[in-house]
Amino acid sequence: MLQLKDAKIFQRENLILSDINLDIKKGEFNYLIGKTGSGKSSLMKTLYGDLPLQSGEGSIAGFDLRKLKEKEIPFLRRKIGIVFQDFQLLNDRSVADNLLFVLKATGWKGKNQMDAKINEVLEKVDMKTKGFKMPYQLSGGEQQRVAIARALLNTPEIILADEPTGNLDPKTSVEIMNVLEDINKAGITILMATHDYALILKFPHKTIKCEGGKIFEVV
Ligand SMILES: Nc1ncnc2c1ncn2[C@@H]1O[C@H](COP(=O)(O)OP(=O)(O)OP(=O)(O)O)[C@@H](O)[C@H]1O
Repeated sequence: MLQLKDAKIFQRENLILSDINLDIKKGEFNYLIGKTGSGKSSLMKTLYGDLPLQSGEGSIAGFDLRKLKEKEIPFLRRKIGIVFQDFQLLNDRSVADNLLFVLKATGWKGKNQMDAKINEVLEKVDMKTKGFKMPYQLSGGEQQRVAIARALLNTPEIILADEPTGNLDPKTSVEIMNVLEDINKAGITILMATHDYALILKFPHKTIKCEGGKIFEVV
């Protein structure tokens, strides 16, 4: 599902991580941990095509990251669901219209089909009755549920979540983890960057640490 071999991660010409070897199989749930500035986001960005893979080999959801062309990035993003710390919802439209916007932007047609898909993903995150709400009328946890629903729209093979609980209180963080756990149990692979060791203890999974410009598995 996701492989990096002898990869180096750069921000422009600055080397952030080297000797990266990573192999995440379909259905796994992995954490990526490490101090602020250790390179977690840079690694995630490389995986979703926001930073180019300049050295080594890499593939995700069937895409070769070394050969990834600008025009292929939208297709890669349909196979990958991305969830951010700050939700990144459009504040000028309702929850349902946020989801409709993504469906239209990714080539969906047919109102009935789109409405059915929106209902389906909102149901998965337990937000089916809140489609009419504006994002600013929702709590942080509810906004993150919508952001997860948005990530599910194109039935991704893998979800990359960069500090998805970073803006949430501990109780809400656990609720969001339960949503992610359910999604993972349904077969979607998850890689989640986090600072939150309490969550890792509560929901144990394979954990990869970024430190000193390298990554290694924590046992
Ligand atoms: N756009 C950028 N241009 C140049 N350097 C950057 C850029 N973004 C991040 N960096 C540098 O890359 C390094 C890794 O940052 P990164 O954001 O990947 O770390 P992180 O582990 O995700 O941190 P955090 O937990 O704070 O998000 C840092 O030294 C940072 O200063």
